[in-house]
Order: sequence, then structure tokens, then C-alpha cells
Amino acid sequence: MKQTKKGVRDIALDILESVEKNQAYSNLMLNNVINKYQLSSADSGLLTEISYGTIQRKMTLDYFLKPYIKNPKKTQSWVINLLRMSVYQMVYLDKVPDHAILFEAVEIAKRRGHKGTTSMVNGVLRNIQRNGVASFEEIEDESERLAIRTSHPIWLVKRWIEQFGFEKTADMCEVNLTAPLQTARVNVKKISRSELVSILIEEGYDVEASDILPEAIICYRGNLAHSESYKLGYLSIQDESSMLVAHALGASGNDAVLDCCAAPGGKTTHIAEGLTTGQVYALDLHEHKVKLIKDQAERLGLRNVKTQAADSRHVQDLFNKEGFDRILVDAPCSGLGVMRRKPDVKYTKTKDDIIKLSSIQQKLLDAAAPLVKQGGRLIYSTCTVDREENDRVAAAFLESHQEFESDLSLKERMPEAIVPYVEGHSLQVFPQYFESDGFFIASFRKKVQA
Ligand SMILES: C[S@@+](CC[C@H](N)C(=O)[O-])C[C@H]1O[C@@H](n2cnc3c(N)ncnc32)[C@H](O)[C@@H]1O
Repeated sequence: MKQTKKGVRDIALDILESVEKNQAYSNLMLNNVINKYQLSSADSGLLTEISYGTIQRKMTLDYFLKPYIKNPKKTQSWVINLLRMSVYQMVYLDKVPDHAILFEAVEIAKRRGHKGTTSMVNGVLRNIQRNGVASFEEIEDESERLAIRTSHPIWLVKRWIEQFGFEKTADMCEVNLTAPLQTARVNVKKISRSELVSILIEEGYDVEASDILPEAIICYRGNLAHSESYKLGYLSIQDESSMLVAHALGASGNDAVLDCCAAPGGKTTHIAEGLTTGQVYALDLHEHKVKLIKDQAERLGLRNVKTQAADSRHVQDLFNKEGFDRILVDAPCSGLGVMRRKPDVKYTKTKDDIIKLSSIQQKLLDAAAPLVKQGGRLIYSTCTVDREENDRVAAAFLESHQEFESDLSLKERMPEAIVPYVEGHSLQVFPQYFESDGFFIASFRKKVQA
């Protein structure tokens, strides 16, 4: 039901407050409020731009605000968020004039606070309008400057520079500030890509075939999740990096496949679309998440997906040894490759999380290993950019599982554009390579016993 009318900026402030207090993820909250208030597409666009933009650039905005706020620690959080989102609009959006931004901010301050707060908001914004914002050149340390300018935590920027060098880190930080394009995967069991592209164009979507993957479509305008073709099961919304995983797995025909961490089912259904008589067994921890996989398989008309709620660290209790041709461990991870979609992730993840996650990732791989057939393949993937969770987990697996070897055939299953980035048995996709998510894939082959 449509709620009482609330201004876009008021709603944006609610989102910023909830995200700040860790009550909600920005992407989920945004979808909820767009439905709740039945916003027009122009208003949804503005709301997304203001709330995502402000979260994306939080550290930069705080740097701009610092000289103008006497006592930031004593200032209420909603006031800080109101100032952040107003400065975001003043500096980064040219479609709204400064006087309108100031007027709206003062009106919100009047409604939510007392006179003193209103005049403080007014004063800070007027001063910024008059004097401008600080230059980044004032920050001496190069990595700190990059961190503040692109609004990434300093520990993370330093860690990435150490792991990948300054240039790659800087490119990644820049691209993390941009909005991702929506991509979709064609359900080749139901329709060809060229047919689907024509149907979507007729429906009014601005789409084209990707030149990286044969089943991918890029959408420049409109939300394909609302299309008729989506309802009919012709497509799934999926990032191209994530689509690479099914290619790496290379399941086909009658293969028995196990997907250990499968919800919401993006990769399970991709794999299932590529089989004929084969089956995918899809596991995830919780029943409500398993339902998401079931719903997707049903929508896509896939009958070769079997789901079960289970802790895959004990997967050996569920299946016989050496029962699967292919196993995928698309592990829980820090998600540092998907910051464009979930900008709040960058401020909440810690080094400790990375250590804890890498231990879970190793346990999941250890548990899956005995279930792979001799000559079969095990794929490990994450949507993160961090050597501890990626290369080190892969190396530790090979070291402690002599029955496996590096699978150097990974290159042969990757699309041409990706091949140059494959290093031996693994691949780290950086978000700046193809405008897709940051992703890691490693491929292991179980040796055939003599
Ligand atoms: C990266 S997501 C998987 C995304 C999924 N493969 C897809 O493509 O849609 C990781 C999943 O692992 C699940 N998970 C975490 N720990 C698990 C465990 N011990 N056993 C099974 N699933 C687990 C989480 O619930 C989460 O859904």
C-alpha cells in the first residue's frame, strides 16, 4: 500500500541513519522503501543517487565537513548524515542548484530538530557554499590521500597496495565509486540470446549482447528484474564475473554436481541450465535461503536442482565419497569485490573478519574434497579481492590435499577476454577489468589413483 508522502531527501536520510546504525544493508533498504512509497522512476533514481553516493563517499564528505563542524563527536548522527548528503549533492551532483539543496536541508532540520540545530545546518552549508571544500593535496601520505579521496578505509587501502601495488589499488578504488551496469544471463534452455535481446528491446529496455560471455546481456536502462521476460524465466540477473564460475566448473551432460554454498541460487541455476540429464545438489545453511534457490529454479523451469538446508562443513555426512563429477565451493567471504553494489560493506569489514572467513573457507574446502570423483574438479570462488581469502586459501588447500593438483586447464574454459588474467589454476578479476564485480576463482583436479 502507498504510504503518506515523504520527500526523497527525508527518505534518503532515513536510509543513511539505518545503515549507519547497522540496522540494514543499503541495497535491501533501498528496494524496500522504493516499494513502500511507490516512488516514480525519477524519484527512485534520485534517491538511489543521493543515498548510495553519500555512503560511497562518506569518508571524503567527512574530510570536507571537518573544518566546518566544531564538535563532530557531540553532533547527533542524523545531523551529520544530513550534512553529508547535502554536501554530496553540492559537490557531486550538478542537476540540483545549491540554494535548493540548502533550502531542503534546513526544512528537514526544522522538522527533526530544534532551532539551534537548524541554524547550525544552515551555517555549515552556507560556509561551504562560500568557501568551498578542502583540497586532497593537503594530505601528505600518498596512501592516506587515496583512501580519503576515494573513501576507502586506510587499513584496506594499505593492505591492497601491499598485495597488488599502488596502481591497481588506485584503479580499483576509483571504479568502486561508479554505479555498476545491470547484466543478465539468458536461460539457454528456454530462449536464444538474440531472440531475448529483440524481445527486451521491444519491451523498451536498452540492452545489448555482451562481448565477453555468450549468455550475457548488458542493460543500460531499465530494471530487467521487472521485465515480462524475467517472469517467464528467460533470464536471471547476474554479474558477468559470477557467470565465469559455471564456465570454470565446466559441468555438462549427465554430470553430478554439488554446490556447497548455493543461496540465492545464481550459480546453481546457471550450472543446471548447462546440463542435460545431470543434477545439481544445492546446499545452504538456512531453510529460508534454500527457499530462494528453489524459487529461482522453479521460475526458470529447471527440474534438475535438488536443494537441502545443511552446514557444508559436515557435507561428508550427507553424501558418499567420490560421488560428484564437479563440486563448487562459492564460499562466504568479505565481499570486497562488490562494493559498488553494497557500499556499506567497506566500512564494516575488518582484518579480523578476513581471518575468520579464511578459516571457514578452508573448512568448507576440506569437507568437500573427499566427495570429488577421481579425475573430477573442485572449484573455489569468492566475490572478494584479498590474497588471504583467495590465493592463500587455495594454496593451503593444495598443500594439505596431495590427492588434488592444480588444474591448469582453467584457461581453456575461460572466454578469450579473460584468458590473459588466468594465472595457473586461478584467476583474480579486478572490478576495473570489465566493469564487473571483483571475483576470485581457483580450479583443482582430483588425481586418478593408479
Ligand atoms: C557467496 S554466497 C553464495 C552465492 C551463491 N553461490 C549464488 O551464486 O547465488 C555464500 C553462501 O554461503 C552460505 N553459507 C555460509 N556458511 C555456510 C555453511 N557452513 N554451509 C553452507 N552454506 C553456507 C551463506 O548462507 C551464503 O548464502
